[in-house]
Amino acid sequence: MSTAAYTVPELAPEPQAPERTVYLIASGDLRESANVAGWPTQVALERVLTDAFAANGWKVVRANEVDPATGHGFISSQRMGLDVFATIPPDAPLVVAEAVWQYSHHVLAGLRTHRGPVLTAANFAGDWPGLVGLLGLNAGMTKMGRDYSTVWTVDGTDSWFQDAVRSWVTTGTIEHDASHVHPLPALPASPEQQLGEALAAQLRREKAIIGVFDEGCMGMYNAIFDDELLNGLGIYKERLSQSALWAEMQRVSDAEADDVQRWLEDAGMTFRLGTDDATELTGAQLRWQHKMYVAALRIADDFGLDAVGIQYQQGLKDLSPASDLAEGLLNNVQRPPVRSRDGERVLWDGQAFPHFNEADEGVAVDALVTNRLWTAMGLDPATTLHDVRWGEEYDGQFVWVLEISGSVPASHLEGGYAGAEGWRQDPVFFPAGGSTINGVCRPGEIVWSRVYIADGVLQVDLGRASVVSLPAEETQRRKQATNPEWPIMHAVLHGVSRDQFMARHKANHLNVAYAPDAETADRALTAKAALFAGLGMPVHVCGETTLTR
Ligand SMILES: C[C@H](O)[C@@H](O)[C@@H](O)C(=O)CO
Repeated sequence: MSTAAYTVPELAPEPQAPERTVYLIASGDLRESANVAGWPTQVALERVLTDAFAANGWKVVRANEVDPATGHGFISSQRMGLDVFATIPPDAPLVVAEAVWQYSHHVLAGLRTHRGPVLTAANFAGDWPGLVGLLGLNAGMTKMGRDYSTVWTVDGTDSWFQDAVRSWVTTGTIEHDASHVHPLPALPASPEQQLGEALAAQLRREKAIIGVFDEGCMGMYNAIFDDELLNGLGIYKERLSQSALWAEMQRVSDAEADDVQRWLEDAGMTFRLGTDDATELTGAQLRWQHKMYVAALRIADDFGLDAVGIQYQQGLKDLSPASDLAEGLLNNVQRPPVRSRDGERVLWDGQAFPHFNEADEGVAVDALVTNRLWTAMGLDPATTLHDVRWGEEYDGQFVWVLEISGSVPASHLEGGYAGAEGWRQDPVFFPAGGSTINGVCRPGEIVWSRVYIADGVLQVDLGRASVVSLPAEETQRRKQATNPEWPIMHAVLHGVSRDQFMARHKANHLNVAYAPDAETADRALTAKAALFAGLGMPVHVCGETTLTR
């Protein structure tokens, strides 16, 4: 035996889980300004949860104290997450309470190996994107195959929530109603089924490239699709750096940027301009955004991309105004023309160029196939993701607030470009400002969908919805209750209740695309389902559709 004196690490004994005690953590944003501003809402949610557990004779223990230096108790980095998890008894029941947008990787490492039951909980409220954070975290755990239960409540007084908490403390699980989810039946031959299959075969054979600027650095683990899964669809990634985008932006002239601005104004878009760069939208911010729009298309041209995704938040937010304006423009067929550097070609002239916001690769797959399918059907291919932000009943039906953090293609808005207003992004999230494409999405018929990873494979949920028109004061109330600078869609999902959707959905986002009427939307849904099935993906039809009637 060797006598060498190695330094063998000694592991501290694992902390033991106390009786009738649940530990609580909260994953936060990576931007301190957002953590500080969202903290009072988080405190209110934690009070609701503490009372709900107390009603069952259980104690809630916060795993980490509020940090006196920052004034909040969010876990605000992956390292902090590891340190906090080291103090939590591995077998203890654990609640992850989310009242804000959060970066999932702050807590996923700890959640991966935690042995006790995990419950994610959010306040069903609009003022902060806590529901968005909850859905993103749930999707991350789904991708990693980690079991969890999930619950939400407006104010803790509803019996549905109280029953769910009781179920969790007594059984470690909460059963949700998934009766709205149906496997795709065998599709009879139809022009839509044939088109979907042909487009799937084309994609698999000819292949496509999605350009990803700084994959994953918004903490959306669920939105990173491993190449092994993606490549099976015929889709390959071009990994790009946002520093290349910033560098390309320097090469776009002021005159080109001003052409974009003029085009938008001629199309009828208006801007709420001011002079204080820190809090208001300025012409200088718009110039950078237009340069980003031009630069993104030139890089897409350089690499022969079929879609592009700008992640925006970390890194780029400290250099440049927000990417949203560029993103919304790219996804619209009518958009300012952009020439190749030599001026010889108009890039993707007269076409939308699919953009997947926040570099969400589930959105990338969806946007790419939607663009091809809707174009082949002679429909407007403008598509976008939305955050699943909030919702409330109106006139006896549940109307979701779908609201992405900046922009939608103008053809989705009432009035198109003339209905689009550029507002400054909130400094809490976007220190360097930038314009949104704000407005109200027009009433009409849509197909909604989400591609996600579960059980180690890519899957898709899809269904039908109607975008409804609400009275102006109700629209304003909903905008004021959330982020009034962001575009809103009033969506009624067909045959899916609020709680069914929340329990089932595996992403903070969902994709939408319009059709001119219900019958065409039904046909587009059939073709889209056939396309995804043709790509070899399990297809889940949600709610009431012509496919499962
Ligand atoms: C600005 C916010 O952080 C948003 O980016 C966030 O709510 C999301 O959109 C998450 O999908």
